[in-house]
Amino acid sequence: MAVALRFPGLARESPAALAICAAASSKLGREQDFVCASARPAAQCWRRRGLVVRCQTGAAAVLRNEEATPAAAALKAHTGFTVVMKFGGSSLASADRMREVADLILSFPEETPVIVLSAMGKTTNNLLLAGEKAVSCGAPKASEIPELAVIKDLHLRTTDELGIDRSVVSGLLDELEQLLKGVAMMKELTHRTRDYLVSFGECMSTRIFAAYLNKLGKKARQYDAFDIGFITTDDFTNADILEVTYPAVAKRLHGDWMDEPAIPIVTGFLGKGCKSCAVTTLGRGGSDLTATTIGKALGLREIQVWKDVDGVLTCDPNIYAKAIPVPYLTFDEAAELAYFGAQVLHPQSMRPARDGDIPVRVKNSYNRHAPGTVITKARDMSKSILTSIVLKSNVTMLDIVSTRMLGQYGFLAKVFSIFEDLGISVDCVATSEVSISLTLDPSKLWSRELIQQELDHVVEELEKFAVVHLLQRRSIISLIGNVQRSSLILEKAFNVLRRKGVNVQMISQGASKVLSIPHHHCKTKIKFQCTFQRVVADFVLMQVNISLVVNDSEGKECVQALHSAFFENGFMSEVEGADVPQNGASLNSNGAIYGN
Ligand SMILES: Nc1ncnc2c1ncn2[C@@H]1O[C@H](COP(=O)(O)OP(=O)(O)O)[C@@H](O)[C@H]1O
Ligand SMILES: N[C@@H](CC(=O)OP(=O)(O)O)C(=O)O
Repeated sequence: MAVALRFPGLARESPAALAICAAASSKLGREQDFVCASARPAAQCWRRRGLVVRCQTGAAAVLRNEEATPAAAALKAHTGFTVVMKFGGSSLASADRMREVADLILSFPEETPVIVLSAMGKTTNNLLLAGEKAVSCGAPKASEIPELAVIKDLHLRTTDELGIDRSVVSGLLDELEQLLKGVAMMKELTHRTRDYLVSFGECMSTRIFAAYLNKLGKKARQYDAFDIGFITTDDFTNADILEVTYPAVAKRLHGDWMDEPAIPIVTGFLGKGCKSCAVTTLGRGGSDLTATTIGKALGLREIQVWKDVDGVLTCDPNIYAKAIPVPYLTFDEAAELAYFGAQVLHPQSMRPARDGDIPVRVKNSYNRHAPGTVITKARDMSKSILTSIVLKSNVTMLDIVSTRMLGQYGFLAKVFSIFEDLGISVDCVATSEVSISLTLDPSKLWSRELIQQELDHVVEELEKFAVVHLLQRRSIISLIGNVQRSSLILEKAFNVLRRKGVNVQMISQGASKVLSIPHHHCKTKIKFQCTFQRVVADFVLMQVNISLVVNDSEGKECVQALHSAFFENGFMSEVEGADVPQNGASLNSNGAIYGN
């Protein structure tokens, strides 16, 4: 069996390349076949756990297991990370929580993790508030902004309580204060400055945590994502990760590990703009995306996202406390949930995991033994009806009616070209030949609301050929479920809403492909991913998202009523072929509905 070696800058049969293979063989303690490939121009040397092979011509090699041989496994054991573990602000709210998280990480000695951290507690919100206040408070008052005091107090108290030197964060806190004074002087907070401002949260939490692990005797190394190859677009406040990120991050993390093993502690949420070279952020909740990006870059076994809830739930627990965990989801379902407003996951975070086919496990850092939610490419949908209910509030809806003759050619194209020109994306659409109703995606702005100026511009453009009604303060209720059961979902949902006297103002149904597998194969699916994928190929079903638009004032109550009807009142037992909710925390295989 062979191990693959890449030799950037060297011909594969060059003396230097052969020397590297020989050195690797001797390190393994026996002869080893290598598959060699050459690539781009030169680096200086190849290092692996203290073994440095300097090549006369200069070369760097990246080791990659091609076959799961014992030798390959031995190499991976030295260089390979196994999981990424991401902890959000809710898991890191205090010194006690940091201790708890450190204990949690160390309770998995068999893992070689990469750790991704968000800012502590509500630090990002406090930084944003501080920035907004700095714009209007005047330079002399900038040091007295209450949120700055809260941030200083939290971080200094945490270092004291963990027994770490204050210098780990004091320099950053001084820099933060200077920045706020600068904002106060300029009386302006650009998106670029805002990203730089919020980056202090992750920069401080990771430094504290790495110092604490080192104090415990567990070697850790702190990384600012913008320094290790997280290259993004220059869309400040909502940047997209570029492809170059994957090899760059893998190279840096592997290289450093080979130099000197230490658990990487990486800032979530942050990147570096490809043109500006300035700090960018990935949108609120973006640390999930950092974690899945690292998972894909390193080809890890699993991506773990640790939250303060028992996984992805049947609805937002803040809206309805009886929400229950969903044990299994597909990447597409999770993306749909996130996109339509379930705050639990970043909307873009499923993309790298899906591309790399790496399972994502959503776990509770406050209840580590709860099974959580496992998100994979495919799952058994055969007995699933409704998976989850999502509410997106404060949505703007537009009713657009053509002023031209019936059947006017190109009406829809014209409407959508305006949104394209203005860079605004649309969530839900319902059309007739001469009219169109749609809701606007507010997620590209920090405030999660389209600013009035932008809206006025849209209406102005549309009014050139249509009558436009702008309807604000609407909510979208999204019902994510099995497309094969969409009539049943609709019948039940409309019954519930009719009984509540709620008038649905718009309905839109979208479906996307989900790989599904026959029930009897489910139990093996996590362990035997390859077999699983062969099995599923024949069973392609679709998942549906039914979106209902109601008034904001009705949104929460509707979700509560729908949740009761679908998940609590024995509805499932009345439906032939559906899994019946169980009492007790059972993990049924369809993942859509289960008892607690
Ligand atoms: N469907 C849902 N399932 C689970 N949590 C949800 C859901 N919808 C909204 N939430 C909220 O998401 C929160 C977790 O996400 P977030 O605050 O981003 O966590 P973290 O800061 O740990 O990354 C939960 O505390 C919960 O209030
Ligand atoms: N700190 C950032 C990024 C993030 O991902 O946070 P969290 O994991 O706590 O949602 C935010 O609040 O948006």
